[in-house]
Amino acid sequence: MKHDPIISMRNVCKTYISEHKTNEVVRDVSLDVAENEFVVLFGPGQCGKTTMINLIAGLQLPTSGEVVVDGKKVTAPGPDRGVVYQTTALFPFCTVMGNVEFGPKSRGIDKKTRRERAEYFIKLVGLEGFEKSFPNQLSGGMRQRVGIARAYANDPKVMLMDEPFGHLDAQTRYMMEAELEKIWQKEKRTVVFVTNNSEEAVYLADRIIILTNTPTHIKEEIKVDLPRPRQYSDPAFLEIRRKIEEICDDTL
Ligand SMILES: Nc1ncnc2c1ncn2[C@@H]1O[C@H](COP(=O)(O)OP(=O)(O)OP(=O)(O)O)[C@@H](O)[C@H]1O
Repeated sequence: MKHDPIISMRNVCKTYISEHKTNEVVRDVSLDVAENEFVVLFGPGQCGKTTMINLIAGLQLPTSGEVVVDGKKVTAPGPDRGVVYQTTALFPFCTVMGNVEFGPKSRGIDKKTRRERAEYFIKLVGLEGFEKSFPNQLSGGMRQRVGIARAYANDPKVMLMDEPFGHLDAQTRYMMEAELEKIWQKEKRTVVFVTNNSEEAVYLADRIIILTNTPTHIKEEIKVDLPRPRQYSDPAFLEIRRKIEEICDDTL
């Protein structure tokens, strides 16, 4: 049985227009993402990856074409799409619990339900015991965990992750990649994840979408069929990385 895609970008173009100039960033991107698929957007710096995430999030609207999520045309942000950024803007005066509960609370979910949900996700991201901590008491990796828990607590259909580990040191980054994979295995969700790190892309993705420089479009797609959890030094893993780099060399 064939299922409808949960995310569908149809001939999406985005040109930023300001008083002084126009900047065509996305050119005719069509992309379908299946339910529970983990898709990585991979491309050179400033190619328009964040713009693609923002178009799915509804923070930007296409100049032409359309984005459809779960059968509905995207016209604004919504709780069906959780977003995690490179630096997660947590509420500094709220505890970890307060941050994770915020979304469900603002949507009127009753206290008992939202507390249980928040506790579950705080535990899932490995922050049990830190419920009462404030963001400035946490490391960068821990803050990103809160960001992930907060996004999950809203029970979104889709998780949009824009280089969430881009600011972390290499060691923490490896740890977070493994943690995210475990969380995703447990709490399956459709994920669109941005990175410009080929190792991270191959570790996490079911499918890697390789983007060109601006105006960006899809250069090529690579399916990653390796069993999980993946091994960074596995020859098959390294071969996929090599292939990505070869394709990108050609792009630049
Ligand atoms: N709101 C905006 N208004 C005008 N131009 C924008 C806006 N957002 C992004 N741009 C431009 O679009 C281009 C692509 O930016 P974008 O942040 O989408 O790329 P990126 O691939 O995510 O970059 P990075 O590799 O730095 O994360 C850049 O030239 C940027 O200046």
